[in-house]
Amino acid sequence: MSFFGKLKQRLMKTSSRIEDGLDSIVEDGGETEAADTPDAVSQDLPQPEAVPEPEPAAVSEPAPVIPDPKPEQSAESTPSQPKPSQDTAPAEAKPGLLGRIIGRKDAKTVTRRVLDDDMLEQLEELLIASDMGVDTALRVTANIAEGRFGRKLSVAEIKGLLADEIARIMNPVAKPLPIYPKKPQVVLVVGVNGSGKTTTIGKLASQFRAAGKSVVIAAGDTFRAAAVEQLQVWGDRAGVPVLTAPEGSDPASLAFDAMTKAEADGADLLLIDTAGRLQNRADLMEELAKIVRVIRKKDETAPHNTLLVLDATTGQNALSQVETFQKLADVSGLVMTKLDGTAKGGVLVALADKFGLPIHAIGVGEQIDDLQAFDPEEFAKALTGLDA
Ligand SMILES: Nc1nc2c(ncn2[C@@H]2O[C@H](COP(=O)(O)OP(=O)(O)OP(=O)(O)O)[C@@H](O)[C@H]2O)c(=O)[nH]1
Repeated sequence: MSFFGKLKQRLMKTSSRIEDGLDSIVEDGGETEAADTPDAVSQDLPQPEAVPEPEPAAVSEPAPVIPDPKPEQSAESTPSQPKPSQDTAPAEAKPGLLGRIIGRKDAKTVTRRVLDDDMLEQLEELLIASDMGVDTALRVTANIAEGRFGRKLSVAEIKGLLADEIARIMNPVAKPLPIYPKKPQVVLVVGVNGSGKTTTIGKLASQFRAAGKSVVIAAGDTFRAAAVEQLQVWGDRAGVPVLTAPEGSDPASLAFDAMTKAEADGADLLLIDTAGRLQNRADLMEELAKIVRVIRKKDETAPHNTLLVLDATTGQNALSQVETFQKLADVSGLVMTKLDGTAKGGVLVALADKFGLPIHAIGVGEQIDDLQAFDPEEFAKALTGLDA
């Protein structure tokens, strides 16, 4: 199965929520016509170019999270340029929900509904229900409506327009973790308990190792013995040393020791796990600040990245986590985990729209290779259920 196919399958809960919602919206007041009837979008607007068949080689493998080592001189990875929304009107691929239920329609018919205030409101509600957030949902629907109000649209056409809007919002934030010439490059990993920090560190360590980098991990959540053990398991899997300290000891002193070891080993990267006890923010803030203070005794430019790991299944709560952690630490980028099996994948669009923080990677499973570079176009297609 192609990479796109896998991502779509993993984002199935969100995409089927959007697909089913769109089916019902268009069925509700739409009219069925012959599939070869020119649609309202293509009648009045420039015809889209034929979408070429994707080259199998280009999509068969997930893109690695590790960026091309060439841009090492530059501190910033090159952001991709936002692409203007296109009036793509893909052909109707399958009957709507009602059609599927009663099984009466075939590929020769397509249902289109006139885009009016009611339909716009239903679209807004659907996007809000997919965790895109109110502001983003309103902006996306307004952009879709611009120049198309009063025209007839099919589900496939709306999906295409929606995917274009989502990709446009996501393009500027899709940036791999920047690699610096600094040795060790210190990556501080923060996030609430259970968001997937340990798992993400394991996956990252494995990918860096596979890219020929030497890595040291520091098990900075010294308050939970289970967290330390879990990190050791991931370290073994990735073939990377994990520095630990006795339960309850000072994470900052562990971070200092880890810095010393990483320097002595000439390691390329030091990944530091941290505790995520948000119940006591003052303590956590002090703990993170102390970790930063001690590692700066060794390298005043460290940490070079502060990664906030967010759990997609928490939906809108991810937005308040970003706000909180931006106050606790100088967050430089995001990793969104558990995008597989959630109906809340739309929160990534809300995050990009609201904060504009780089999204370095997405977690799509519990296995070591289930961390992928964030590809806005693939994500938009998978989220909306647009066929490849
Ligand atoms: N399905 C899925 N599960 C994930 C993903 N990432 C992490 N998990 C699971 O989420 C759970 C919590 O992950 P951890 O890595 O332990 O989270 P943590 O933030 O380190 O948690 P604490 O150690 O309690 O702070 C584990 O059961 C992981 O297997 C993902 O991308 N997809």
